Parts: sequence; C-alpha cells; structure tokens
Amino acid sequence: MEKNFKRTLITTALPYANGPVHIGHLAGVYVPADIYARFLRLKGEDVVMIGGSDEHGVPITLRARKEGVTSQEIVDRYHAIIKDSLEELGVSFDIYSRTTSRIHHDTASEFFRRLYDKGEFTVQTALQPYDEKGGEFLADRYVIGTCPKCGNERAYGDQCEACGSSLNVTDLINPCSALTGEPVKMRETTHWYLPLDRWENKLREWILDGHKEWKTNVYGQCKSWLDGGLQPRAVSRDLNWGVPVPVEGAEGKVLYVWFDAPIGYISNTKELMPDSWERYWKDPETRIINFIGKDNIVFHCIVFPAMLMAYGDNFQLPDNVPANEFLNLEGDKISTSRNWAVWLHEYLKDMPGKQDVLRYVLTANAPETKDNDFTWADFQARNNNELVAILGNFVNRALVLTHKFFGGVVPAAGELTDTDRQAIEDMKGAIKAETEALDTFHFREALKQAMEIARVGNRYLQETEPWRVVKTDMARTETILNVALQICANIAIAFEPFIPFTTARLAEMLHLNDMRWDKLGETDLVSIGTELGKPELLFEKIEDSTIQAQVQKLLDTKKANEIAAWKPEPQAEDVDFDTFCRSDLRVGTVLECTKVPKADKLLRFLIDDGMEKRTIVSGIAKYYNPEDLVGKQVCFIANLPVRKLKGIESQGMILSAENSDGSIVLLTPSAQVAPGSKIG
Ligand SMILES: Nc1ncnc2c1ncn2[C@@H]1O[C@H](COP(=O)(O)OP(=O)(O)OP(=O)(O)O)[C@@H](O)[C@H]1O
Ligand SMILES: [Zn+2]
Repeated sequence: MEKNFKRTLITTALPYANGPVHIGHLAGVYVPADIYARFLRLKGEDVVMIGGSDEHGVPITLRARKEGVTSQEIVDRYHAIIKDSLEELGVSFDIYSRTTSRIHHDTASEFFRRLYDKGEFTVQTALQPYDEKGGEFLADRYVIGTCPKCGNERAYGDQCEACGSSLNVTDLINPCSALTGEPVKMRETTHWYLPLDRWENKLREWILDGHKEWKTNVYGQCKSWLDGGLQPRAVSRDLNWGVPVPVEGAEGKVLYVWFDAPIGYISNTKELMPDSWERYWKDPETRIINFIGKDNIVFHCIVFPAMLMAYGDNFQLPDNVPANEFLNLEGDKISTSRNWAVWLHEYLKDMPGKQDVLRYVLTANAPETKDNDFTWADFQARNNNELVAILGNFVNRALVLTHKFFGGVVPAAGELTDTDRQAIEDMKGAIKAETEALDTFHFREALKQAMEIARVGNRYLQETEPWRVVKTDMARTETILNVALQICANIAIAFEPFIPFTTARLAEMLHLNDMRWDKLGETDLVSIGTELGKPELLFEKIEDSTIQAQVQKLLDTKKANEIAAWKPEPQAEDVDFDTFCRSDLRVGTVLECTKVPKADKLLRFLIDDGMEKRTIVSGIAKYYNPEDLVGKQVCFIANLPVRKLKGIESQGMILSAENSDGSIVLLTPSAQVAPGSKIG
C-alpha cells in the first residue's frame, strides 16, 4: 500500500498566542516535527514545514480585557516571543506566520464563502447569553455564576474550575456578564453549522479502513468519535475578534477559531509560495503530515478533513497525523494559567547554548505513546550520563587522540581487522534501525539508535586501546583512529535531526561538508590527510546548583499559586454571647522567651500577666527569634485548663493569626497597655 510521494508538507499545530510556548508544546509538536523535517531534508526530499501563531478566539480577548490592552497588542507580544524562541531552538520552519495576516483573513474568508455558496452549511438559531448593558453576545467564558454542583460562585459558562465539572451557561445559578457584572439574558442568535454527519461515511472509510497504520492513540480516538456518531458543529461565533463571517446579515459574527486556525496551514503555505502552493495541497503526490498534541486530534482528523472535502477542488487529506500524548512537569499537568511550565524563552535565557540538551531530553522522554513527566533531575541525568559521558566522550577521545598522535591530520586506514569490521557492522545496524524508526515517527527509538552509534564507538576504543597500541604499532593506530573518526562523521549526520547545533560544530571540526542521509554507513566520510579543527567539548556537565535554581523557580510558582488560591476559612457556627464572654482574654508582657529543647516548633514564654506571672508554650518557633520577643506585649487566653507540652505546664494560649502562606503572626496591642488588661 506504500505510495510513492513526490513531496511532503509538514504542518505544526498553531500555538495559541495568549502566552509563550512551553516544553509541553515542544515535546508534543515542534521538536518531533522538526526532527522529521530535518530527516527528510537530509534525505534530499522536497519538504516544507509550515508554522504560525493562532491569534483569534475568546481567550485572547479575555486576556486583553484583563490587562486593559487591545487584542492586537496581546497577539503581537506573544507572536514575537513564540516566533523568536522557536527559531532560537533551531525549529526549522520554512515559514512561521500568523492568523491575523491579511492573506489568512482573505483565505479563510474565501473558504467559508465557498462552502456557504455550495450549500455546505446548515443554519441554526439558538439561545445565547447576551449582555444588555454592554450590547453584545457573550461567549460561554464571559459568563460567570454559581456552580450548581459545588457552589463555587465564580464558575464559568463552560466549566467550573473549582470542581472540574463541564457546564452549560444555563446550568449556572445567577449567571452574570464577566464584562459588566449585569445578569445575562438569553437571546436568539443564528449560526452556521458544518454538518459533520454528512461526511461520516467518507471519514470512516478514509481513516478506519484506509489508515490502519496510524498511531493507536490517534486511530482509537477517531474510531470512538465516529462510532459515537458525528453532529453538526457551529463554525461561527458572536465576537468582535477574528475573521468576519463574509455573508450578509452576519454583522458582529466571526469564524469559530477552530474553523479558521487549520486554514492557517493553507494561508501560510500560500504566503511562502504564492505561485506553487497549490502543488503542496492539491497534488495527490504530496504527502501531508500534521504534527499535533492529543487534544487536537478531532480537529485534524474529523473537522478539518470534513471542511476540505466540503471545499473539494482536489484538496488532499493528511496522510498521517502522528499526534503525541501530553508531557507533564514534575508530576503535575503543565498549565499556562497556573504558570506551571518551563517556558522556552526563559530556558534559552537561563541555559544559554543548551538548545540541544533540551531537544535531546524532550525527545528521549517524548510522550509518544502515553503521557510522560519532565523532571529537572532527569534532565540533568540525561545530560551528564548520556550526552557528556557517551556521545561527548567518544567524539572527544577520537579527536584528542588524533591530535596527540597525528597532529590533527586524519590518518589512513590499513587493512581492517575483525574488530574494526564488527564495529562498522554494529554502526550500520544502528543506522538502519534509526532510519526505520524515523520513517515511522518513532523518534524516541530513533534517538536511542543514534546513541547506539556512540556506544559502538566507545566500545571500539575500549577494545582497540589506541593509546597502548601507539607505543608499538603506528600503522595499526592509524587504522583505529581512522575508523573512530569515520564513526564520528556518521554521528554528525545521524544526530543532525535531533541536535543540529552540536552536529554543526562536529561537522566543522571534521570538515564534513556533504551531510546526506544516504552517506550514512560509509567509512570514507572524513578524507585522509584532512587537518581537523581544534577539538572542543560538545557538552558540559550540568551542576547541581543549576538544577536547584530551576527547581526553586518551580517551588516559588507553587507557593505563589497556593497564595493566589487561598480563601479564608468559612465562618464557624454561632456561639451565644454568654459563652463567648466566659473566655478570659488578656494582654501580657513577655519577660522571658526561650526555645523548648528537642521541639523545633515550640517557644516557652514567661509572661507578666499583672498577677502571678505565668508560663505559656506556643508553637511559633519557626517564625520568631525568642530574643526578639522579650519586652513585647502579646494577647492570650487566660482561663484555659493547664496543658502539658514537652513536660512544661502551659497556662493559657497566645493568640496569633495564620497567614495565607501558612506563616504565623503574633497579635499585639497597637499601644502599650498595663499587663493583665482585659480584651473584650
Ligand atoms: N503538555 C503538552 N504536551 C504535549 N503537547 C501539548 C502540551 N500542551 C499543548 N500541547 C500541544 O501543543 C499544540 C499547541 O498548543 P496550544 O497553543 O493550542 O496550547 P494549549 O493546548 O492551549 O496549551 P496551554 O493550555 O498549556 O497553553 C497543540 O497541538 C497541543 O496539543
Ligand atoms: Zn463546581
């Protein structure tokens, strides 16, 4: 069934321009897409890789309102950060554009119009929340009310973030506009729907019969959507930010962001190749591959293909959609709104020159078949134990020894021994396995096989021991180092899709100028007599302190999130006044204060209470220096039963407040009062 294609169009999910990109985006989409594009380019294939920012939709307008800036300012800011940081990571887009571009607006508009003219839409009228004061329809996210399930008073019209329930606007109790605070009214509005049900049979045939080779996670999701029966899907929204619906009577309506975003792949191809873009979309000899994360599967396998079929005109459907599962961070779901992420632009600043380390780690640990976890400990271990100790070490030994024994000039190989031949065979085996894995989107496995070449190299040097042989047999030493250098050259090509910055440096040291995949396995890549460049270390060890700084950053985020989410405890049940009055609250002056031995939380106070003095033990040692409290006035409950703490009789309780971050603050009168004064 293997078809022969003439060219490949690689699309990458358009990142949403309401924040920068994080390691989840990279592991899910941009790193694997880039590996694949680089691999095809090394094979000499005709390939283009398309990217761009998704700049429409409600969350962008919400963010703009929250910050008091325009939606355009939001997308300008994040588009620039995303574009620059992906470029700095070496993601080799042929174009990285944006959906606010003129060409995209025109393309998306024309797309809608053609479907409209062909009668591909149905029209439905439904009730939609409306803000009378603001004079506009509200997206579900703009409606806030009480969650019927958990009582959270700030649940959204589509979801309650407190209990996680997904909701409809009509489920909310007292739904109000997030913009004006006014109660919302339901009003009729008309939208265009794409009847996906019309395309169900074709989609079934195309995916379930025609693409059994797709990844099981992708195939499985498609099957369950199709088996569940497809419904018409609204493709317009009442919103003032987006591509206006190009038909009469559609004032105030824009294309639904999931209708317009995938068309962005087409507009960006057009922008890149105004004259030849159609070849990449309409010629059956083009192979289209969509790189995405799992939450986008339905849009790429069901909705967008239905749109393309409805459009007709030979638009080709994707040949494969190798969607990844999700990457988590230190055991927790990555989240833009909770700032729980490693942001690419920050990583590039914090770890200058370490693009390849991130690319390597995200590939070695890619969520290809199940969700995976990124941890800083794993990042450090993979750098130190794999990149430094295996790959860097082998290359460095081969280059340094050549410099030491031959002044850096590549020696000739004499007759090969069985050991030499075995090493070359092993290398070829790894290359073959790597190529097969790359061809089938198994990038983790491909990287493992590439690393196997470096392991072969290390084993080879270990077995042949050129540093010993050199003392007795110069000719044999020449052969060994020639073979080792050829393995290095193979590494430079085999690793290029994964760690292109490093392989460029290695290629320069070896004076390799013909980096082609079909050269792999050859043993004359480095020419005899070539004067090698100065050997530089390809990777450096990452110290604990560097990792700790990153971990601390995450701990700070966690703390900030806890504080932001803090709510005062609900009020306790009423007590009657007489009961309350029986509590004897007093002010006293601290005469002595010392740490209680063998108890890290406790301080022992001697208090002047205006009576006989009393001892009180209090659990605030983590927050105060005992010396600092001497002479201060504190408030305490005087008439509690005596309690023994660590063998000390505590005669009362000192009053304090627990802050949102869990820290404890003593209560103290605003001016000096006589010890023993009553509080009431
Ligand atoms: N943690 C993740 N792991 C793998 N892929 C991800 C992850 N987060 C996002 N992606 C993928 O990255 C692509 C672009 O994501 P998009 O900008 O739509 O972000 P998102 O899903 O809204 O993420 P976030 O809520 O974290 O901002 C999508 O294909 C999405 O599936
Ligand atoms: Zn709830």
